[in-house]
Amino acid sequence: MPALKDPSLLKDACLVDGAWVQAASGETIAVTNPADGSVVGHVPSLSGAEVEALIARAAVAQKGWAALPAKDRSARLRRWFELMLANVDDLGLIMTLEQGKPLAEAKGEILYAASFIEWFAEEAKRIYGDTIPAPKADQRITVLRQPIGVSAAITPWNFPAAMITRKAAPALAAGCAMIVRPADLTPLSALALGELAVRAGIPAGVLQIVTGPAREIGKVLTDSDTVRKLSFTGSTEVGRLLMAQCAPTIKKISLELGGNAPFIVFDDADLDAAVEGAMASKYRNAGQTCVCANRLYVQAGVYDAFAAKLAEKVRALKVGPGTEPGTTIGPMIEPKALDKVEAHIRDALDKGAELIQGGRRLGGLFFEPAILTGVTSDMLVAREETFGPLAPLFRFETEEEVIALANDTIFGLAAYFYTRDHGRMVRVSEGLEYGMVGHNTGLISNEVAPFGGVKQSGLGREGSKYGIEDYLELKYVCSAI
Ligand SMILES: NC(=O)C1=CN([C@@H]2O[C@H](COP(=O)(O)OP(=O)(O)OC[C@H]3O[C@@H](n4cnc5c(N)ncnc54)[C@H](OP(=O)(O)O)[C@@H]3O)[C@@H](O)[C@H]2O)C=CC1
Ligand SMILES: O=C(O)[C@H](O)CS(=O)(=O)O
Repeated sequence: MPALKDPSLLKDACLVDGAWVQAASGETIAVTNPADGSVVGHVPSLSGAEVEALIARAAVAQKGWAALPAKDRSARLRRWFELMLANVDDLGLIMTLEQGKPLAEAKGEILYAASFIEWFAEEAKRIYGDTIPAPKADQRITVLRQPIGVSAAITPWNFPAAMITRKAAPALAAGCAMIVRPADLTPLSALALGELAVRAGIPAGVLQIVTGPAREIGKVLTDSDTVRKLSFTGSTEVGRLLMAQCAPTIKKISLELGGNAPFIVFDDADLDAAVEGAMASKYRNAGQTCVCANRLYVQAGVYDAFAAKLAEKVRALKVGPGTEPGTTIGPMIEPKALDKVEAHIRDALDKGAELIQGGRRLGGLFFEPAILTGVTSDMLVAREETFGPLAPLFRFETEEEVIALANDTIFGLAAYFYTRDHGRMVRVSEGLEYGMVGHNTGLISNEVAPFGGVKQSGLGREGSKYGIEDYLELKYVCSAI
């Protein structure tokens, strides 16, 4: 395995109440490298009972954390941000080894993940309340915004650092405690972030990171009345389940779920820019991204030219281990991910589409980036999130037609369109039923804008000035004077 500058960042224990602990059972989970199947490390498999016990610790720690001046919380978060930057090489390598993405992408994610901590370190000092003119002369009305208390996060494997900090940073900035349960496939990035949080002075019990059986731990977190907030990123199917599990305790929830992003190219688009945007949106993280283009709609007048230009760019992609210089497409995360891409290709071909580029298994978890043309709405790829390096091209004639096609899905996370016509920009950005819209760009993710979806792509927003709201409660105080 490539060498870490600081091997102590590769953790084999869970962060519980400020200590690094093993499971009482001694059970562990192996973490493997999707590039070659080698074992990168092992993490504990905590039981539900062990997680139950640490929830109580979180409740105690949260009170002390919330009692600190906001400036103190801010300074510790800032230190955490600085430590992430100082350790970007090791954090990126750990991510590539456990998730597979190219090292440059992994380091990019570390910087993206760190930006949420930087952002909410600042927001921590600006959690303002209100005074409201009272209806009576002998009354005074104030509104406080207070931390909701103990929060929990269940996070996916595709962005093993950013999905942690996009939840933990606003939670801690608000004065909450947070318990993070990362995906079994990619826990090492989360645990390394935990180590840096300890070094930054985040007190024991404020941030806890647990690994172990998803269903069992998830049930403990959702059933707990002490856990007042759950934030989840992952499939819509699991999001529905967790939402139902949170109902009995009336928990506040944030859900960032599946997507089915349309990527629309109009006749008047800058075609080269549209191709660049499609490459960035579609093939980032080998397409294993909830906001990546899932359906590419190209207006008839430029369809053939766009397809040819895109195919030329896709042919230039280099598939290989993320640690190899020049790799631009790493391995998929697990076998079922390749099965899904293949199933979408096979279904489309059976229904009349044409495979003009790629589409082959390359051994192990490597898959050749692919392009389909002649795709129609009756194909699986139109209705399901592929979550892989497959670009299905749909042809359309009119603006009204493509907006209707784009909106014909239960999802509503991200959408993209390319036009140089101002009126069309206004009509299309307003007509698309999505939480986030990219106009003449394929990359929309950053810490300053509200990230989230509508319809069955989720609830709530992460990042931006809005992202802290989900970790706060409003309290109205009416004083008789
Ligand atoms: N919005 C997004 O960013 C993401 C969307 N997805 C979508 O979901 C599809 C499937 O991906 P997958 O990784 O299986 O996503 P899942 O939704 O299955 O997993 C996401 C997280 O939830 C955990 N989890 C799964 N089931 C439960 C449960 N019953 N209770 C508590 N936690 C649970 C997983 O744990 P563990 O993995 O350890 O089992 C993981 O940590 C993808 O193809 C994609 O369409 C997936 C990832 C991210
Ligand atoms: O869940 C995801 O796929 C991420 O949110 C994508 S992004 O934030 O890196 O765009």
